[in-house]
Amino acid sequence: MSELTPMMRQYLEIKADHPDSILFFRLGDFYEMFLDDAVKASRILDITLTSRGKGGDGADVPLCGVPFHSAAPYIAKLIEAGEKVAICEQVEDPKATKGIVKRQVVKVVTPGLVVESESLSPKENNFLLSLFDGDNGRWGVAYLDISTGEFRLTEVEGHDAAWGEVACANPREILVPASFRENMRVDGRGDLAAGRTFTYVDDWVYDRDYTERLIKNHFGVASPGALGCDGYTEGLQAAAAVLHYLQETQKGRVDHIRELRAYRTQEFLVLDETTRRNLELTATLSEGKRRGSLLGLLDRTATAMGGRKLRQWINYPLVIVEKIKERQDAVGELVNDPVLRAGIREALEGVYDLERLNGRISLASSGAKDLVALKASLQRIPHLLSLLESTGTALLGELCKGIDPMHEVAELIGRGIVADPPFVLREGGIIADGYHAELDELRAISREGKGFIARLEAKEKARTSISSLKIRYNKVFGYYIEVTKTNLGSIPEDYIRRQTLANAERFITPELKEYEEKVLGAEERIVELEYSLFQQIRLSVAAEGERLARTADRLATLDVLASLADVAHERNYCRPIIDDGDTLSISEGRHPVVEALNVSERFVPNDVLLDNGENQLVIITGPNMAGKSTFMRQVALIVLMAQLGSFVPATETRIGVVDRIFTRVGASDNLARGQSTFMVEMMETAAILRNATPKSLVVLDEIGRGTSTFDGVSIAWAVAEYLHDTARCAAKTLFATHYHELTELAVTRGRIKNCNVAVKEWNDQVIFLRKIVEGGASHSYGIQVARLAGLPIEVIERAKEILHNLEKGEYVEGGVPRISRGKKVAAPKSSPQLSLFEQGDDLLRQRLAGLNIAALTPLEAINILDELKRMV
Ligand SMILES: Nc1ncnc2c1ncn2[C@@H]1O[C@H](COP(=O)(O)OP(=O)(O)OP(=O)(O)O)[C@@H](O)[C@H]1O
Repeated sequence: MSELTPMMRQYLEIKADHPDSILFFRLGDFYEMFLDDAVKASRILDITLTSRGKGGDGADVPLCGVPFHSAAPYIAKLIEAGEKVAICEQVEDPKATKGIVKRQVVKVVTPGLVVESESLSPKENNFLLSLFDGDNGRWGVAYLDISTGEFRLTEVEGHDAAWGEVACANPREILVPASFRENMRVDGRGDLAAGRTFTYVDDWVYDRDYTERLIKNHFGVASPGALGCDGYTEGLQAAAAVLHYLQETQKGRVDHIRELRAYRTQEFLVLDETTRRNLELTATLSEGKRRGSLLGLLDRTATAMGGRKLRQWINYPLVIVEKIKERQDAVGELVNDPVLRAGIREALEGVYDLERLNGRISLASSGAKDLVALKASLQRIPHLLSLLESTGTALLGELCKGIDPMHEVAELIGRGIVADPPFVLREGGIIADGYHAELDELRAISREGKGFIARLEAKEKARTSISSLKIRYNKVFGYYIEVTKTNLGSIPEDYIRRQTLANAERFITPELKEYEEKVLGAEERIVELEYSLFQQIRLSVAAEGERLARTADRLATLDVLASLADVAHERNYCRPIIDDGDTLSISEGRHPVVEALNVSERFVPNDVLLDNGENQLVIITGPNMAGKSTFMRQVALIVLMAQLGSFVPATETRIGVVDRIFTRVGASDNLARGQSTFMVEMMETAAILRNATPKSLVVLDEIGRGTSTFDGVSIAWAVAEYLHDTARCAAKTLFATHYHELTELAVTRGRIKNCNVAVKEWNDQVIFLRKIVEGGASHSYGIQVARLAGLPIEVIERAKEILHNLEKGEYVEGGVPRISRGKKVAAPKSSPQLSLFEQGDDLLRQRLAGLNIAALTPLEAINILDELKRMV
């Protein structure tokens, strides 16, 4: 250390406190980065890496820097790359200090804690999420969007459910206890962890006493119960870690985080992470795009706040009938009143992102333009309220009552700040004339001074007869008179020479300097005064933050309702009947997204009836490409849309509220988790059988197809039976399969029905009718579909031959299909797959041999006899 320059020593001391962040070290007009930080940042930012001497051992120190006044885009780029940036400022006036000026980190910008708009996407929250794993299997989850002040917490059972919440909140940064670092519980969660910054918090922070104290102090309450967080422990520990982290990074500016909302996942329709992904709720499966997702379809919101709220409604559909109906009533009123709907949407178009404006104002990082945007938004409200005044439904009425035009705030901004203020705050031109007497006076002096300069220039031109004479200004010399070299002969005696240029000379006069002092003095004072007046206005606005947050929330709700109504109207949706019953019936349902995106083929509507009686489990067979998956997803989406309060693509719908939707759809290879397709399939199926209830909706698409045919049929069969026979998980189920054997389940099981997707055969071709009809299908038409897909004709013909062999039961010894052309191939010694019948014989023998007749009760004996008969 002793060999280092004093500045380098100061740098290293500060850096030691921020090992995880890139330290932006303020040196004059630059933020400099040194050592490893410099190497890393220069690569990410694509800026030049240089070096300077006097590091340890006199070695060169790598160095790079960015200008402080344009640092924002550089910070944004580092954050985008998942880095954290600690901003270290000079906290003393360098002119007034001897030796080295004192420096301090004033804030740490992290991916989960950005407020700068260039790093945020408008219609998405930017969450910092905190996970805490209690000893009892309960997990606390808390997440905060610092840009809006939204702060929530919940507790869930187990690792999977906790990651379900992570998938839902989609945070940029995750806080976990430091002890996680070793036993990273993100094992098998590579995909969910990817692209997120992990921050490790010291374990002691999660101490129960400390966390309770943090919460009480921050929110100024006597107990967490006062926040509505009674009964939460791990959730509060997770939330307190967020507050602790805020203190460390924001250095105190977190007053706008005024609420902490606790929720139980059971209060909502629970969607696990797989289902959320499979149903393409907020992003498509293949490309992760918003277009093509349910959100992309439903989002016609006019404001960014509305966009975020709609995403939240889709992620958390409701289960309480009354609440769903309240939303439906409001949507219904807006569907039926196009004038009202258009009026609301038009008024909202002019409303800026009040939640984020509010955040920036509270964090004192807002400029004058933000305040003007706030005023413009507030000015739209009175008209909006006049539109809502006559509405009849409870929710719209409530919103109307709760939206606050905040007249005095709009008035203050209007009176205080000019209509189009500059971006920069420190150069004046912000405060309106007439707002402050002293400012007006100073401005008069400054204006007068400028007039004086113009008059003086004219006077000097006349006196010297030099028509090219000019009075100019620059920062170094102030005001001066400039005369070109050719005219130097005519200058008067009292001109004092200041500077000589190639073709001109610059002079001053005492008169000029005297005025300069007056004008410049006034201008300096103006800039200072304007800044302090601006800060006062901003503070008064910030004091109304809570009111503004409430109003913003209601405007967002109104925006979502109007957006849902707009889609419902345009796409001809119906209002579903919602109750607590067991029936799920949809007439002429359509898939909302396929219908909207696939305009080349008319969408064929289909009905569905599920209940906990005769129609509990519907087995859907039918050819490839017929529309099985589309049909099942459409049922799940219609239920979800209905429970979030939307109208649905159908003509008539009755939905008994569903507690969870499960899907096991297609083969979602999950290489990131290092598991095979079949393994993932089975894990997801296991989770469904563990968690489904009679109130759930289960969608199973071709389970068992990831393994050999016999294993696959057996598993599919047993799963279907289990869902039917086990009261605890007798969920309403749609079960699509290519194993036609499964259609026989309906014979022995009372609550199982068969359906198939109709096709027409014509000249060895299939025509898809897309209609779901009762009964099982007889064919898969896989070969016809393969032909459509362009498989070589030789392969198609050969496949038909083999299929024919198989269907006729023409096998060689060992169960391999007889080969009717081509070279003879030696049959394998032991067949890997016996035919169903041969295997059946074998199983029968095994089963009989294994029976201990002496130990059977008569009833058991009868059951076994029944089983054996079925096997035959
Ligand atoms: N009701 C419908 N009306 C119009 N087009 C439809 C309908 N249902 C499905 N389609 C279209 O048919 C195509 C195939 O549908 P889907 O993937 O649901 O078939 P599938 O039976 O599940 O096929 P596979 O068994 O091969 O997985 C989709 O591209 C979809 O756009």
